[in-house]
Amino acid sequence: MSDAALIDGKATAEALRARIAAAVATLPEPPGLAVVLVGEDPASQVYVRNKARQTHEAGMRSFEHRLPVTTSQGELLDLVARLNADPAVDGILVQLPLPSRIDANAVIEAIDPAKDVDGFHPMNTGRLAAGLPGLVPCTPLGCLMLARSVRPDLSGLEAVVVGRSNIVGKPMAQLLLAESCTVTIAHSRTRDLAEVCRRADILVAAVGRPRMIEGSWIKPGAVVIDVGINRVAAPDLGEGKTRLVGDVDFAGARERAGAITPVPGGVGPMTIACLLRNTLQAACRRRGWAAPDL
Ligand SMILES: Nc1nc(=O)c2c([nH]1)NC[C@@H]1CN(c3ccc(C(=O)N[C@@H](CCC(=O)O)C(=O)O)cc3)C=[N+]21
Repeated sequence: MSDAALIDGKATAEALRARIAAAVATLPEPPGLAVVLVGEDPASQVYVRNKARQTHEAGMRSFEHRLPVTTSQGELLDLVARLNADPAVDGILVQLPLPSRIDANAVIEAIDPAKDVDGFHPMNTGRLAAGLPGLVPCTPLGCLMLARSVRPDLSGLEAVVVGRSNIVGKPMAQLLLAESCTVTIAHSRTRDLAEVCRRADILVAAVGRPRMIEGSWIKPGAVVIDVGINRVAAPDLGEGKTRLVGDVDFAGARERAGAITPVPGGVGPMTIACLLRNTLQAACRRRGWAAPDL
């Protein structure tokens, strides 16, 4: 079989951001996104910086709150309460993971569900499960858009999601179910994971283990969406060098898949574009503006 088509997440995200910017330009006021970062994890800092830049490029306001790693749960909850009450703030994102002293669930539940652009509040996860409109987590939403870019009708297909996190695996399964897929959620304890993956017309890998999904596990012609962003040593590039790899063995999978997302340049850029999409959606809902069709 010939090599799989590459699903270009970077270009798809750029096109989505351009549509968002065009819609924002028609609004009476710019939507605002508040991002809260506790501590100084270098990867988180890169991500937060990219997000702020793309927020500005889309014509929105960005409010960055960098708090020291010593911040208490009470201080963080106070900040969330101020952002909930701030009319210029349409979206609130508290960067995860939080220091272990802080109860992340308590922080997520403190965010106004109408401003929860991560879609992690139980009100939004519940609405997603019930098929009601709400804010949908950015990474699974981006994955769905990428899958539909090569396979617009997913109805009746076998979908396998590897990983059961609240952030990706569970909401991904809900979105695929809403597309009328037959959905299996697999995870690290699944018996014969290879066999389960071989059933998948749509395979979403979100386990956070570098190259865990082998090429021979891919059904010929399948659509493979790789959520993993793992930094691994790359001695071939030189001593001490690293590179980003996904949860899928890309070279092996590419020989069998019909279409596959690369890492980097796949799901990652779509996550940020969907965050901007959710911020625009939250702003329109809160302020009574007509929601643009993106
Ligand atoms: N409340 C919360 N919401 C999040 O959405 C959230 C979070 N916390 N904590 C951290 C993770 C991570 N995350 C990424 C988004 C985009 C890229 C991305 O664009 N990556 C580029 C590569 C960037 C590089 O070169 O390092 C790519 O895949 O092409 C990466 C990681 C969102 N997260």
